[in-house]
Amino acid sequence: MSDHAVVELDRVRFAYGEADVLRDVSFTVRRGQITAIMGGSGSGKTTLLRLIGGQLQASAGHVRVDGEDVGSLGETALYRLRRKLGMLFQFGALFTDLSVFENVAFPLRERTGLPESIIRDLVLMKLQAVGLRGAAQLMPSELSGGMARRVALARAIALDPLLMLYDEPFTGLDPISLSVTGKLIRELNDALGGASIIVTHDVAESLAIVDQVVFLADGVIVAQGSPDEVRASDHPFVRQFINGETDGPVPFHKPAVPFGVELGLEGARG
Ligand SMILES: Nc1ncnc2c1ncn2[C@@H]1O[C@H](COP(=O)(O)OP(=O)(O)OP(=O)(O)O)[C@@H](O)[C@H]1O
Repeated sequence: MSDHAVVELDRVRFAYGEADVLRDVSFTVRRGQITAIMGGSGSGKTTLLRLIGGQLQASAGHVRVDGEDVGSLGETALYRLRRKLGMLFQFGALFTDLSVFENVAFPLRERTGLPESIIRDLVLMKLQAVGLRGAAQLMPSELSGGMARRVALARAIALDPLLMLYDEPFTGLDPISLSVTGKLIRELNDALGGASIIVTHDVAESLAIVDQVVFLADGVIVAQGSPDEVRASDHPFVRQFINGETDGPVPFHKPAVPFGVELGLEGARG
């Protein structure tokens, strides 16, 4: 069913302490879709991923993944649900003492009882999908940053996740690796038949590959829709973000005491 909801957030609220970090957040991610979560620093993007992965629980509302209410699951059920998730984090480092092949084989050995011959075929298939079958015997120290990211991607999809979660997948990549990674995320999403969520600051790259954008500012959704709809948004936060303006509702300068006072100049005058 093409419109099957893989992730559903229903009026989600979350607070670490007193102050709400997320308020009334609702959106749906369907099979086949890639959703980008964008917003300034501290707007609640990573918190949202942690709620979906079950590392945090909503203070109110519901987070459903593959139809299950993540917040109400016991440990065993949560573990089972997490097996359907693949995660690629910015600094999701490879095991430096294992070859590329062994890195990708790791989750298969850890989580399945598959015989070695099948593990080998699956690893080579995943490496082929990211264009690095020829690098199977290399060590991580022999890879460029872009290649290492692709191996981490092959490892993240080793168990054919229903939902891929990416936290800043483009950070630190040169322009070519960046566009290769973007295309791969799209291709793998379509090949796996599940869904993906990307937390990202990279506007151009992500708008080019995603189906839906959820734009957060201060813990609330201020724009949501297709890349074209978000591009057309007249919300000042969104305009500043999309046009890459240094100043706008999000100030370039973090509020501080006046510079003269901090340097002791104005204090000396008084
Ligand atoms: N463990 C924590 N305890 C208390 N407050 C936290 C904790 N983690 C995050 N916060 C606060 O919650 C808010 C949202 O944080 P979050 O990391 O989700 O933002 P973000 O949008 O991912 O930011 P960035 O783009 O900088 O990574 C921030 O104000 C942050 O200071």
